[in-house]
Amino acid sequence: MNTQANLLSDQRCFDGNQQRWRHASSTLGCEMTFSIYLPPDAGPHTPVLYWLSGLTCNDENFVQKAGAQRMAARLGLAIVCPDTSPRGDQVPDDGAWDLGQGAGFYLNASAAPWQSHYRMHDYVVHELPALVSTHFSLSAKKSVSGHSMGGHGALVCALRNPGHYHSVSAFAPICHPMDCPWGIKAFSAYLGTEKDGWLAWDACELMAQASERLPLLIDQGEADAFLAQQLQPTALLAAAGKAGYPLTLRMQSGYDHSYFFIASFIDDHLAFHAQALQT
Ligand SMILES: N[C@@H](CCC(=O)N[C@@H](CSC=O)C(=O)NCC(=O)O)C(=O)O
Repeated sequence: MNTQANLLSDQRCFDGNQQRWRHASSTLGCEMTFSIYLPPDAGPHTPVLYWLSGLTCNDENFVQKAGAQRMAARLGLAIVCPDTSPRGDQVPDDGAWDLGQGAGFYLNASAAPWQSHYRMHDYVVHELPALVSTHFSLSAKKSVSGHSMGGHGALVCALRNPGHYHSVSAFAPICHPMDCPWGIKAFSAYLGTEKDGWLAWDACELMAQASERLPLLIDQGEADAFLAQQLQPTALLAAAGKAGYPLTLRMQSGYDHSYFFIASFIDDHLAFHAQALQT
């Protein structure tokens, strides 16, 4: 792993620091940018929340729109925000906004032309935490959260990697990608059309075999235009019930799919993770 990383920006925020870093990713075969919020007096006691954003996002949407820094400072929580896909002229792309760059789906692709660069699962679970531990003196304790495609990513990273995270949460996650238009399109491209290979990247399928029980919180807006067709929280609720996995699903009246929804409940999620990370 190349451990070189360059600081792009550094701003004081609630007595901590909001930073942006760039590095060469060996997992993804391209240059990547990530953001990190360091709370006041960050040190080896400071746990880290990984935030995974949704379609069309980069590392900055959450940083600029969620309003998470005030509570993260209060709780002593660092927040790492990766980009949502590999990037660059040498990285395959698609003209559509829901495939290719900005739409990596946090999986390891196996089908051409995507398989050499689109390895966001390994990047988020392995390479980025290793890089963070090289450059920052923080605790090894981690939790994961995300929105929409990133909510799917958070669920799948947690369910595939027992022992890695202390808690998982999501806002309006794509719960059953094998069975919704966004997921079917992405999985067909990145994994090929053989559906057996999709099972290992679908939260509802993974939950049936989960060996670990993490604290799991999901918020879903009832006025979300993507709710019925793309997100399907009831499928995850059913899978969790069948598996005996404790899931707190909160349906939030009047909220849509936007960062206004995330900003409204992010403090609850940060407090939820901070409590789990104390243990
Ligand atoms: N094509 C539209 C819609 C894209 C969109 O809604 N993106 C969401 C995530 S959707 C699921 O992963 C998002 O977070 N957008 C960024 C933001 O800052 O709101 C479009 O391009 O607007």
